[in-house]
Amino acid sequence: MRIRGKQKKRQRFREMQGEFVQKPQEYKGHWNEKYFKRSAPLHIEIGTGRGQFLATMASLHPEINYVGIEKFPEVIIRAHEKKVAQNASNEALVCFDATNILEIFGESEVDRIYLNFSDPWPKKKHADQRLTSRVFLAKYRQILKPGGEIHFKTDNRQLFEFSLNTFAEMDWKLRNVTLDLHNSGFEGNVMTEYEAKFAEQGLPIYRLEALRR
Ligand SMILES: C[S@@+](CC[C@H](N)C(=O)[O-])C[C@H]1O[C@@H](n2cnc3c(N)ncnc32)[C@H](O)[C@@H]1O
Repeated sequence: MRIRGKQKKRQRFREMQGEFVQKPQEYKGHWNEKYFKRSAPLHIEIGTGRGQFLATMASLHPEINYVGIEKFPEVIIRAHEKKVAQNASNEALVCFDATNILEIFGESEVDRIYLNFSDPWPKKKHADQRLTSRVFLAKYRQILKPGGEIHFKTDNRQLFEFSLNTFAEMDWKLRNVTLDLHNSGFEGNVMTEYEAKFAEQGLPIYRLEALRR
């Protein structure tokens, strides 16, 4: 049943191809001019999932250009529904594995990266796959402007502690490091889908911001 559901969603993704950025490599270094056709801060979310966070941010901040990156077609089709519901013309959706992020963003092109409730990859042998591993941080450093920011939220304490270490080891400047944040209560916070579920259960959220030096 689950496999058939997934196949159906993949079929739907193929039918919807035109709704997603088809050759993101063509925009490398030129997202604002070529895709959005305007100059604005460029914020990206890696692991957008079903897109609630990105669509809400895009509607709250029409002055910013947003790109959402999600690797699974059957998930990103839901993000497209959210984008349409919010009428978010300042949002682009890319079905892409962020492992290859240097193929789609140029040097110092991005102002801010959001990492929300990234997969924890708890086994040590998979540590490089965590979106806050040293491997990924080295790539983010290239695409972020000097002073560019990463905003990271997670429910997973182990991933949070791992991330604190990798950011510190790679000399990022840390800000707003917050443990055991309940009800996601900080000013301006927009909840993601995962976050809303955890908040409903009264579970803690961990948060930090890291700045490229
Ligand atoms: C746990 S979900 C969180 C979704 C959403 N950010 C939220 O908070 O509701 C993590 C998402 O990241 C995506 N993801 C994980 N690794 C990725 C990668 N390397 N590139 C793109 N997306 C990735 C997964 O497919 C999944 O949809």
